[in-house]
Parts: sequence; C-alpha cells; structure tokens
Amino acid sequence: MKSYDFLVIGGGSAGFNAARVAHSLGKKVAIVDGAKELGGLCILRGCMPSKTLLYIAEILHLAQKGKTFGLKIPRASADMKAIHARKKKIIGEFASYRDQAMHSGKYDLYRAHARFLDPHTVELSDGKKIRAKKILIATGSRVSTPSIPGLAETPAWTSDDVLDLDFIPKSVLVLGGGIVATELAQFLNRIGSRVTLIQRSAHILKDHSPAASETVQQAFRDEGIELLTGTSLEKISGDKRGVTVRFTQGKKTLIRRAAHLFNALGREPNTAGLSLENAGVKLTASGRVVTNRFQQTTAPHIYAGGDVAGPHDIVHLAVAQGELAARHAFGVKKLKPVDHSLLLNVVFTDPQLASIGALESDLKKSKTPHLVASYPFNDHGKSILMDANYGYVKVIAEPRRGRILGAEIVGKDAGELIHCFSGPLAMKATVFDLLRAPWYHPTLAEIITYPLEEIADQIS
Ligand SMILES: Cc1cc2nc3c(=O)[nH]c(=O)nc-3n(C[C@H](O)[C@H](O)[C@H](O)COP(=O)(O)OP(=O)(O)OC[C@H]3O[C@@H](n4cnc5c(N)ncnc54)[C@H](O)[C@@H]3O)c2cc1C
Ligand SMILES: NC(=O)c1ccc[n+]([C@@H]2O[C@H](COP(=O)([O-])OP(=O)(O)OC[C@H]3O[C@@H](n4cnc5c(N)ncnc54)[C@H](O)[C@@H]3O)[C@@H](O)[C@H]2O)c1
Repeated sequence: MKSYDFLVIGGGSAGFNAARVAHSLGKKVAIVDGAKELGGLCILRGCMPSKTLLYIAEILHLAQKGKTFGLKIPRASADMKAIHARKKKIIGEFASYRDQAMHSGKYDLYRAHARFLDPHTVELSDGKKIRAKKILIATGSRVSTPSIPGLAETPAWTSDDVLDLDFIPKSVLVLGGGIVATELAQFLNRIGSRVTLIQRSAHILKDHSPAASETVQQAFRDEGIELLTGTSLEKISGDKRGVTVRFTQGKKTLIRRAAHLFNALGREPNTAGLSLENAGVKLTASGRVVTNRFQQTTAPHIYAGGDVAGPHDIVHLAVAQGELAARHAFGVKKLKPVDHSLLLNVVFTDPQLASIGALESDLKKSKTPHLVASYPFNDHGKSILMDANYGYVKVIAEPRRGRILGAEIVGKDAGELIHCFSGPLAMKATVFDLLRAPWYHPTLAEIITYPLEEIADQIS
C-alpha cells in the first residue's frame, strides 16, 4: 500500500491549492479525483463558463440598445453554436493548464473516487488502497433536488446544462432566486428565451439587502423577465411539449408552462460515499463537514476546505481554506484563520451586486453604532454617459474615527468597484484615509467619494 504525507481528496480549487502548498513544503503528496475531466467546478462548470457567457450576453444587450447611443446596429442576436464554441475553447484552455499542473510529477494523481476505510486509509473506486499521515477532504458540492412534488420525476436542467447550451431555448422556467438562478436567468433572457423566475422568498438574492435585490429585480423586469417572488411551489410535471409548475403566491394559485425547466434551488456538500463515519469526521446539521478555524475536522489530522466545508461557496475562500489546511497540517507557524468578517461577495447580474464586510442589517440587529451614506449611479457623470443608471454605492463606517466597516455596490461593474474597498478594509482604513487617495475623473470609481465625504462631514 502506498503511503503519503498528505492526501487530497478532490482536486478542485481547495484541493489543488492545498496540494501545491504541501508540495512546496517538501511533502509527499497524492491527489485523488474521480471526475472524468480535471479542473474542478470553478473552471469547468462554475465561475469561468458562467462569466464567459454573461459577458457575451452583456455585449449583446449593449448592441441591442445601440439606438440609445445613437448607433445603427440593425440586428444583433446570439449565434449559440459560436457562443458554445467560444466557451468550450476558453474553458478547454483553463482546464488544460490545470490538467498539466496536476500531471507535473509533483503529485501522485489517482483518477478515482475515494472512501475512508479508517482515519488514515482510503480505498479507491479501482480497488487500490492508500494511506496518509494528513488528509484534506475537498470534494466540493453538487446540485440539490429538494423534495417538491414532481421535481425528481420531471426532466430539469441544472447549471451544468444551461452553461452547455448550443441553442436558444424557446422558454425556460427558472426555479429559485439565488445567484445561480439570477445570473443564468438573465443570460437566457438576453440570448432570446422567454424566462419566468419563481422565487420562494420575498426578494431574489435574499442574502443581500432588500434595496440591492429590489434594484436587480427592477432591472430584470425592465428587460422582460417575469419575476414571481413570495411563492410556494406545489407541483411540477412534464410532458412531451414541456413543463408545468403550479405554485401559490399569497392566496392565489398560479400555473406557468414552458419548454424547459431549470432547477436552481441550491447546492449541497458532496459527502455521500466518503464513509466519513469510518474516519470519525462529523457533519453539521446542514451536511457540511465540521471544521475549526484551521480547517481541522473532528478527526484533527483530517482537514476539509471549499464547498464541502463552507460556510460560503466562493472560490477565493476555497483556495484560502485549502492553503491554510496544508500549512497547518505541516506545522507552519503564525497562521491566521480565513477572515470571514471581510466577506466579499459578487453577483454577476447586470447590474452587478457586490458587498464586502459588515452588512447594515447585521449592524442594526447587533445594535452596533454605525454611519451609513449612499449615492445613486443615476446622478453620476460617468454612469450617466454609459447609460448605466441602476443602483448605488453605500458605505458603512464606525462613527467615532470613521473606520470603514463595509460597503455595498449595485451597478455597472460593481464586482470591480467593490475592490476599491478590499485593501482599505483589510488595512482597517478610515473614510479620511480613502479621501486622501486620488480619484480620477471621469470614472465610475470616483462615485465612491460622495458617500465617503458624507460620512466624513457627519463625523467632523
Ligand atoms: C454556476 C456556478 C457559478 C459559480 N460562479 C462563481 C463565481 O463567479 N465566483 C465564485 O467565487 N464562485 C463561483 N461559484 C462557486 C465556486 O465554483 C465553488 O465555490 C468552488 O469551485 C468550489 O471549489 P471546491 O474545491 O470546494 O470544489 P470543486 O472544484 O467542486 O472540486 C471538488 C472535486 O472533488 C472531486 N470529488 C468529489 N467527490 C470525490 C470523491 N469521493 N473522491 C475523489 N474525488 C471526488 C470532484 O471530481 C471535483 O473535482 C460558482 C458555482 C456555480 C455552480
Ligand atoms: N457569483 C458567484 O460568486 C457565484 C455564482 C454562482 C454560484 N455561486 C455559489 O454557488 C452556491 C450555490 O448557488 P445557488 O444559487 O445554486 O444556491 P442558493 O442557495 O444561493 O439559492 C437557492 C435558491 O433556491 C431557493 N429554494 C431552495 N429550496 C427551495 C424550495 N424547496 N422551494 C422554493 N425555493 C427554494 C432559495 O430560496 C434560493 O433562492 C452559492 O452559495 C454561491 O455562493 C457563486
């Protein structure tokens, strides 16, 4: 039986980066991955394909509103075969780069599924057994199918299918109003599908502020997406002609039909089949692997990172958790846990929605003193000339010295603009520090100076 210092189960963002760090510390490392294609979710079926398609859809949208800018663009439409080919080429290049790195000889790579036999031994789906001193579980997440009558029996697309379309679907019913649902509903609508989105809570993107979700909702409705919120799904059925969803909204019972159904009702940690009970690794009530601040599970020599551990399914956190686990496993000193108080979140709808640090609602709940100021994009020179009028920038600061606690941006390129705050938040900067920085005119970024000045005025 082969034996290693470090065994990584799952070679996605968390697992690959943990293996890379362990190798750089001089350790003998093995990666086990059971996927047909190497690369992990972000490269193959997550961040990169979705952002490739969303960017294309944004260009199409701008071309279609050429008249607003005084342009004659007679007919802009999606050529799905070409779009699909572009996506495949781009993703193929990213995946091949990762594949080469995994085959670099720095790690022993096993293309199989693993399950624990005991706390130090795993059995692979090809029958091999391997042992390791330290192990990382980085098996990611998978689409969940909640128990809604008819859902399991009705053919439904997942995000994997939507990201791989090579035709324009006539109509799609999108179930859910989270990030996957909203980003891909807008993509489908912009390429020319008739889209209905059915969401359980009162707002889409319910983890964000109501003002932020309402702004995105308004943009979606203005683009022609039918958005139904505050609903409860009752029955889903399908026949040769398409799918039917029956649901309630308040006291009304409603029915919608479409050619296709898209299940965007969330993801769940990928732990089935790992036989974690043989290793003494416990799960939380929501099915994530229990970990401490250094990613150790309830069996201290076994670590977990990425979507399987949470608390957020975000790729830079998966990378940070994997790297931290490898360093901790091999005794690197003065390590800091991943700082979730600096949570950075981006939703790549148009307008984009991005936030960092403390949310206003959490500060209100905990009665933490704070100052808030915001400024709308429809009163800002650069966004007006770009016809990018949805949204606002909001800054939250501590009231005595003006230390920035958080920021929320809804608007054009919010995912880029929010990074004006990530360095300053990490460095505990104040609004006064940021106002000393130069801000070029005319840029979208300079809008940030307005709420900063308002807070500075309130303090002084
Ligand atoms: C449509 C979509 C868009 C997204 N967009 C973004 C975005 O824009 N930005 C962002 O930050 N995040 C985004 N995410 C989330 C992000 O992709 C994930 O948080 C991240 O990829 C998780 O990385 P991971 O290493 O935990 O898991 P993964 O990358 O999923 O890796 C897990 C690996 O484990 C393997 N595996 C599973 N079980 C076993 C087993 N028993 N034995 C061996 N191998 C196994 C799998 O084959 C896989 O390769 C998106 C997700 C989706 C679905
Ligand atoms: N831009 C990004 O960073 C990005 C993009 C895509 C995905 N992701 C990550 O992937 C993860 C998964 O995203 P997701 O959108 O699939 O999940 P999610 O949990 O964010 O959204 C699931 C949606 O389904 C609804 N829902 C769940 N069960 C339901 C039921 N029984 N009846 C009615 N509605 C129900 C929820 O209310 C919610 O709107 C997220 O945590 C996100 O962090 C990130």
